Amino acid sequence: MKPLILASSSPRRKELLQQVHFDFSIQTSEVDEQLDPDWLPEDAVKHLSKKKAEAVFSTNREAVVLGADTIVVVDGVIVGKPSNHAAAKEMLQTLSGRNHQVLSGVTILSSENMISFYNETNVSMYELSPKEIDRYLATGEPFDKAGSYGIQGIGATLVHSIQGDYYSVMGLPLAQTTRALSAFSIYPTY
Ligand SMILES: Cc1cn([C@H]2C[C@H](O)[C@@H](COP(=O)(O)OP(=O)(O)OP(=O)(O)O)O2)c(=O)[nH]c1=O
Repeated sequence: MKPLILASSSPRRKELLQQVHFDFSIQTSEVDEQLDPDWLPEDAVKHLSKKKAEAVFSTNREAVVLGADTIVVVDGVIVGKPSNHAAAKEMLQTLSGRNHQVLSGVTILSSENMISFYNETNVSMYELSPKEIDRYLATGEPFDKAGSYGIQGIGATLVHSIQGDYYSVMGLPLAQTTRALSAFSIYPTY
């Protein structure tokens, strides 16, 4: 069995793979996450996940490497992680009282095989008052997250409902990923 490497610095992705008992190590690389504005969101997340996987695979050709990327899409417009406090505030104001899509792309790469896929989950948010947004920003939680919220944290209080995969909103479609890894003979250890 080849070793599995998670090519991600996201603590959520690490937690999710641990939750289902995968044996893996983590290695990250610097990848330019700049996106071509003409790209469809589903192509963009797959492309970024592939870039992250390839960067780590280039120095680990004996391994199976997993890269992932998560973006939020509002009215067809891609929203990534906020660059500062004002950007996070604006994103939360935009998401307030409406639906958006969370797309997570995953690429799994080995010397014999490559699988790239994405998951799209619809998230509906409650109307957020300015005070609620300010209180949430003050927790610091929004700043390393696509769309400026974390459904798994205090952000859970902002979400009315979701249609799709909760784990994909957190950063990794876990069941789809587990199934795809079996094509590389990588299985959980339980
Ligand atoms: C919408 C949402 C996003 N997120 C996170 C998941 C991802 O970590 C992050 C999106 O950024 P990404 O660029 O996908 O990932 P990352 O920068 O954290 O890690 P790396 O590039 O090294 O793989 O947003 C949540 O944790 N909860 C949520 O509800």
